[in-house]
Amino acid sequence: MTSPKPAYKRILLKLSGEALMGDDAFGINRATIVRIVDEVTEVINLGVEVAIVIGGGNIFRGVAGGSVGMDRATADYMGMLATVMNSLALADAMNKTGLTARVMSAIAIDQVVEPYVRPKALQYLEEGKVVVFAAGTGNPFFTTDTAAALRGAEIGAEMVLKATKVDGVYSADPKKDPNATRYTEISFDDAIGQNLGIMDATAFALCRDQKLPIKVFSIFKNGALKRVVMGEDEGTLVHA
Ligand SMILES: Nc1ncnc2c1ncn2[C@@H]1O[C@H](COP(=O)(O)OP(=O)(O)O)[C@@H](O)[C@H]1O
Ligand SMILES: O=c1ccn([C@@H]2O[C@H](COP(=O)(O)OP(=O)(O)O)[C@@H](O)[C@H]2O)c(=O)[nH]1
Repeated sequence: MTSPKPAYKRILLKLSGEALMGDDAFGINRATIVRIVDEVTEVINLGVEVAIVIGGGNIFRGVAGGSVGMDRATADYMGMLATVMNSLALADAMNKTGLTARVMSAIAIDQVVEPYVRPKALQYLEEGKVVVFAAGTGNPFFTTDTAAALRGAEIGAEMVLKATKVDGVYSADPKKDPNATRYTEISFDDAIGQNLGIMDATAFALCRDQKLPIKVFSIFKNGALKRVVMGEDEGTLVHA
């Protein structure tokens, strides 16, 4: 009997920055990062090509900086630098467990990480390396969710996997509304139309236009990443 095959050959995994905190109040929780690396290793071992976009909310969020009087664009550049720190921490943890990870930045900081060059990223993926896209889109007023949609489309990923603090898309923010119900699937138009806060409208619209489906699932649920990759019932599918 042949073992079941993964449903996707190439994926873009978006990791929420805040999820990296684990139970800590801020920063990067080592145990959490090790667990995430183990889950990524499982899907790499299935032969899936994995690119990752990581957030920075555990370290700095541009909106928060802007709200206390900072110039918003400056605050956003700080947020992008925060994603570089998370990317370095994640790649370091991956390289220590035997995976080969490469960080590519959307903003030039050549002494720290190599710049994002699309053909190079594609080459790494074909070689079975994990590519971590740092610094979001490289532009202020965007989010790493939009960076995930953008890079996902650029590298021809078959799906964007959004690993987050909640286990799917709800009819309202489940952290605020205890009566919110979870969707097993929802269309981009409905997600945008209902203004669902799980992802920003720019990210949804880009994925919709590029016909790139999104799966939203919990980063805290053991084995969830593998189940999504195997095409099993997990989280919420957002589709055209
Ligand atoms: N309709 C919704 N369904 C699910 N989660 C939602 C919804 N609206 C808002 N949220 C919130 O969106 C958050 C997504 O988390 P995260 O990926 O960290 O987002 P961000 O990129 O804004 O940090 C969750 O913590 C959840 O409380
Ligand atoms: O293309 C981008 C991506 C990110 N950011 C900044 O980086 C911060 C961290 O990213 P995000 O909030 O998406 O991280 P997450 O919510 O996933 O932790 C954002 O608040 C923005 O300030 C940005 O300006 N442009």
